[in-house]
Amino acid sequence: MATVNIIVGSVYGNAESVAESVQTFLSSEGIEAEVFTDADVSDITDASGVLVITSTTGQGDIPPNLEMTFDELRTQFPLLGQKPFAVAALGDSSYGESFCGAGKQWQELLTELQGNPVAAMLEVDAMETLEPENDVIEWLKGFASKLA
Ligand SMILES: Cc1cc2nc3c(=O)[nH]c(=O)nc-3n(C[C@H](O)[C@H](O)[C@H](O)COP(=O)(O)O)c2cc1C
Repeated sequence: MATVNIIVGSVYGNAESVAESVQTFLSSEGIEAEVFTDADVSDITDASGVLVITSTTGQGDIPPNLEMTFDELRTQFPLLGQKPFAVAALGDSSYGESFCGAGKQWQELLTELQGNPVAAMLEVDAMETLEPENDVIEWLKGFASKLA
């Protein structure tokens, strides 16, 4: 059965908690999904579809739990053959230029690897919402079936 792999980048647990809500939502839609907080490159290359949910740390940086995976993916450069993907970026617009920087890096790399972006990247601003999972699920409703 097709499985959506949810690849999580999180420092304080917000993105991880969003990923768990998203998994529950997808399951209610009949779409199997697995959450990875310590993803390997193969968790991306072997998936039917990939959903990256990542916060941004430092100044536009990828959270440490996802940094090595990103670097390995960029080095190995496995082409994704139009594998469907989408990126939900959690950030805080008070960081200015580096707002959602980690999500942007993922969106760019998965596009370069010839994945198929089934939706425009979602930016969730901590200045505007206290319930990021609602924004992410609302966004997903438009295209969830295209990820599986
Ligand atoms: C030390 C630190 C640095 C951050 N840097 C950025 C940043 O550069 N850009 C951004 O959009 N958000 C930044 N944020 C905001 C986080 O991405 C945001 O609060 C997010 O919801 C945290 O999710 P997490 O708990 O999954 O890590 C930063 C937060 C902290 C605490």
